[in-house]
Amino acid sequence: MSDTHTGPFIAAIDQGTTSSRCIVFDKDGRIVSVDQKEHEQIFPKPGWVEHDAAEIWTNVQRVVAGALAQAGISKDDVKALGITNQRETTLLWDKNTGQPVHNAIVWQDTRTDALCHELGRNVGQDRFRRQTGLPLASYFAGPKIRWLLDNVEGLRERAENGEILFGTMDSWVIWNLTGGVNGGRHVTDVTNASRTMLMNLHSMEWDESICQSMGVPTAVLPEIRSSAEVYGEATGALAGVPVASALGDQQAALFGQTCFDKGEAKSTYGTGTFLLLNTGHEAVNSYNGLLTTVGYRIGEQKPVYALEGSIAVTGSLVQWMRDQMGLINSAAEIETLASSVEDNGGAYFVPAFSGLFAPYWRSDARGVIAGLTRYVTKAHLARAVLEATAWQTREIVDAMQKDSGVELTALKVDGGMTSNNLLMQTISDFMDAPVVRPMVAETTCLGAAYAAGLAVGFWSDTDELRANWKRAAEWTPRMDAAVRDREYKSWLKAVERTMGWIEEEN
Ligand SMILES: Nc1ncnc2c1ncn2[C@@H]1O[C@H](COP(=O)(O)OP(=O)(O)O)[C@@H](O)[C@H]1O
Ligand SMILES: O=P(O)(O)OC[C@H](O)CO
Repeated sequence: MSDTHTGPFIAAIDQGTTSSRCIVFDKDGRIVSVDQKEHEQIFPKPGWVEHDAAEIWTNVQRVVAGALAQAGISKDDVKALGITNQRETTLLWDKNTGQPVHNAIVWQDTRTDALCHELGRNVGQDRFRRQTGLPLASYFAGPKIRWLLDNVEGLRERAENGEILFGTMDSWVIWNLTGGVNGGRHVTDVTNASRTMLMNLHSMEWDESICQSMGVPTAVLPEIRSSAEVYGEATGALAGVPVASALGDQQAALFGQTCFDKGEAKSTYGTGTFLLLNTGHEAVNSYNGLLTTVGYRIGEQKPVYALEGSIAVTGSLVQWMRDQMGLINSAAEIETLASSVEDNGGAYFVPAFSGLFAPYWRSDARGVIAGLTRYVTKAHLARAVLEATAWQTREIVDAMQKDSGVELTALKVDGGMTSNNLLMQTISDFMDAPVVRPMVAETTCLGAAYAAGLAVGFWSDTDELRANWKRAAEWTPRMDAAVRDREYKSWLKAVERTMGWIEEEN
């Protein structure tokens, strides 16, 4: 720990899609130490993605110990622990042994496509959207639970007998942290619960009729709590430290970016991209392909809702250019390559690798590069790759404006891709609004730390947190409007070409 940091501290665990990390923060919201560990991505079949939950729990314990050791502090210096996590990834485990009954099914997994179509036909899209805020899609946890209950022998009966627990990664980590088979708390928070497709968005409780339609016994479900309150005390390396927050990672980033006012938005550019707009205490229905979700709830206060635009493939397209195509040697190189040309040379790349998420929700779409001629070089493709992220952002911003009436005056950004200046400029150009990046780019962990700190009185209120937000960089639009409109039309034409590629879902 450097001399500039004085305790006490708040620690946060981010259990993400590709890795788990733990970060220790000081009172000013500055990072004191970080430890991180990747876990295996398991691909048993095309379209299937799984995680070993036991490996994840081992990694979580290691990074907590690592972050404390690096900071040179003991558990007594830590006033609270916050949890944030990859959302929707679904696990069922045995309450008596603590053993998972199957690998966790990851949010990107598409095995429940056919089931979702069936539910759409039998129950109806509208009912799910009205009651849960979500379109029927393989992305969410409910269909994944149903798949496990239908496909793991004897599981449904054990679940109905109360022997099995369900959780997204927040629940799994909290249950283990607070004692596991020896009295671990089986809880989740409203933001994670709002991604299951089983929670009623208005009552904030499990919706019995929806659970019945989904074929999920309520006996497996955790208790739904707020995002900032003490769920229990940790055991192990952090024994006695209050476990005091849980938020899905994108909601945590909204909190870490201090988007506490209605009309404030953030976009996180990582493997995928998730843009969330705070809509205050109103759950705004989407008629334009967005999700209605819970932004956060602090203790007994009224919940704050958000509209979300989720994009499945952004940073992972850059990885694909590097690993599968070999066109670049590092993710950062895409900027150098793309900057070597003036424009996209007429090429448009729509990375519908696993269908399209917002605002289309089309699982029958597949990736397309449109507009190819012999003129196009790999540099033009690199540019088209970055533009794909920027156009998808624009589409979501347009949908948000239609749904909420909010015209964004600025977009706060974070995540690994924000180190790419050309991309940030392009996003600002395509949106025709400023893009701003804060000093602390680890907004996900910071949001979980802030919520935990509020729960134990380490910070007094959200105004105090807002004062910690400091701008590091800003990009303002400088694109000619006529060029932007012409290019946008071409992008939308390319998107159309992706649709209907898969004729009948498995
Ligand atoms: N300079 C860059 N330009 C474009 N993409 C980048 C750059 N640096 C990293 N990325 C992409 O950002 C992603 C990593 O960001 P991160 O926020 O760590 O993601 P996650 O939390 O989803 O794992 C990777 O997919 C990588 O390809
Ligand atoms: O773990 P990340 O950062 O890839 O985020 C995943 C999202 O929560 C999926 O909804």
